[in-house]
Amino acid sequence: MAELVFFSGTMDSGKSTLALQTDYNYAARGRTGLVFTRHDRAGAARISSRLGLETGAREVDDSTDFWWVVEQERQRGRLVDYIVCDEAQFYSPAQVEQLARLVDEVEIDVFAFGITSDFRTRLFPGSARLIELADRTEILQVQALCWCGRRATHNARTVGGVMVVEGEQVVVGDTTAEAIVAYEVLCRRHHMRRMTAASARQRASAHESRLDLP
Ligand SMILES: Nc1ncnc2c1ncn2[C@@H]1O[C@H](COP(=O)(O)OP(=O)(O)O)[C@@H](O)[C@H]1O
Ligand SMILES: Cc1cn([C@H]2C[C@H](O)[C@@H](COP(=O)(O)O)O2)c(=O)[nH]c1=O
Repeated sequence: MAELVFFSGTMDSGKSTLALQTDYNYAARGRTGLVFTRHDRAGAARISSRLGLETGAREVDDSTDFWWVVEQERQRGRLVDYIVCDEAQFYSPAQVEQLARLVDEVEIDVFAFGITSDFRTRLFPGSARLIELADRTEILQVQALCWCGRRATHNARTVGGVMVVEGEQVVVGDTTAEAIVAYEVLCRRHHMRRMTAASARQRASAHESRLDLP
């Protein structure tokens, strides 16, 4: 039986790596797959992992109809066995429904990878629909850690080094601190207290200098 599986985790938890490995393993056994992504950091039509792997993929946009793409492949004599979808949080709910139909009606396995919630802790519409429709939702086993050492469960956005909780839902970026807009993974406690690694360090050094006062 084909399945719709949603592999989820925070940013930097190994989702793209697993997407690439999944495609590699299925292709190595002669199965025919399609690989999709949307808004990867490496640019359009790429899947990139921080482990250094990168590969070409089909870029999803608002007009992508997965049902139609699979039908076009069929007309070219290519029967699709599986679909890998990276950055699936950016897909529309309607696109997630097309994927579910492909599982049920064409017996295509769909492996979707994405973050569940945005920098405000709100579900992305695509992820919400995946959670609603998936046969299974798998939390990635590699633990991304908050600066305090707890498991990171939430994604924070920083602008100029300061954590923000308002702004556009979609801003492509990375967890490295150099960019103006960057991301950091945190545990819930520190997300709710708006405490990033930098603000925790500042707070600690302010506390130390107060102790130095006569
Ligand atoms: N230099 C490195 N050596 C070993 N593992 C690394 C290195 N850089 C990144 N990683 C691993 O890669 C993971 C991020 O993988 P990636 O597929 O890019 O994540 P995601 O798609 O979830 O954002 C990190 O959690 C870490 O485990
Ligand atoms: C939290 C959050 C993230 N994004 C963007 C930032 C990255 O480009 C991707 C996530 O990529 P990863 O492979 O999981 O690291 O999503 C965003 O646009 N809005 C957000 O709130």
